[in-house]
Amino acid sequence: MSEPFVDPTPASAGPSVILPARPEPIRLDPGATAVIVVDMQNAYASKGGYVDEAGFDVGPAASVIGKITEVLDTARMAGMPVIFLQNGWDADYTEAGTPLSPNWHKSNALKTMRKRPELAGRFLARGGWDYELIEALAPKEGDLRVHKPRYSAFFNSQLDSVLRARGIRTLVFTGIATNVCVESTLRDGFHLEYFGVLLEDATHHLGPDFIQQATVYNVEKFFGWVSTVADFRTTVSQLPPKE
Ligand SMILES: C/C(=C/NC(N)=O)C(=O)O
Repeated sequence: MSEPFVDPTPASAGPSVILPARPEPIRLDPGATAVIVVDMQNAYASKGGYVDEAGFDVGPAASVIGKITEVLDTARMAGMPVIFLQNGWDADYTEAGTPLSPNWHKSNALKTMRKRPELAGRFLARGGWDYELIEALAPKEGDLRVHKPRYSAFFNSQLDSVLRARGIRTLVFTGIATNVCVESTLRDGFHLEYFGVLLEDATHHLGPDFIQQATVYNVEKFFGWVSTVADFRTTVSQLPPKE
């Protein structure tokens, strides 16, 4: 008897694959699955960007760039939509909030700019280098971009509409940071009835290493499924290529 798997779209008639995942395999229907690239912007992955200037180590981010590239090439071949999220605010920081917003107090980008006024206006402002996606992951024709002003991409953004308008039910997560925007978005997706799959080696955390493991545990146990880039590539590349 074959191993039981989770099926987000049981009525789907098109070709599909079963992705090995924990706690159990999950069926991926390319017409109902999107790859989500969380905040692969200069702010989070480049020297001189926000996270680097705020004192976090951006060095390890380099290791996930190649992994994400593999995932995106595989997804595009199979006709799976690729959605790039971009975190930030308007150039005047109206969207960032005021002292009446917890974001004003907790955002390390805003805090760093307040502490070092010579950096004012540099971090996560739409139109600036910090907000831009890193060159190595420039979107290709057919990819989508969604702006988001908070850690969860479902809050005050177009993401839910973009997904529903395309019949997307399953979200495959890559990007930075595993424990902040990736986990926030996957959790909110769960509450909106999306099936979230975390590719653990295509994500990177902010903070000590145990925090990556904590998110992986949370997703596997409570909010979704955990898989790897190798399993995604091997499985999804079995789908017929999209003309
Ligand atoms: C801390 C932080 C994380 N962002 C993310 N993309 O996970 C921030 O935006 O300040």
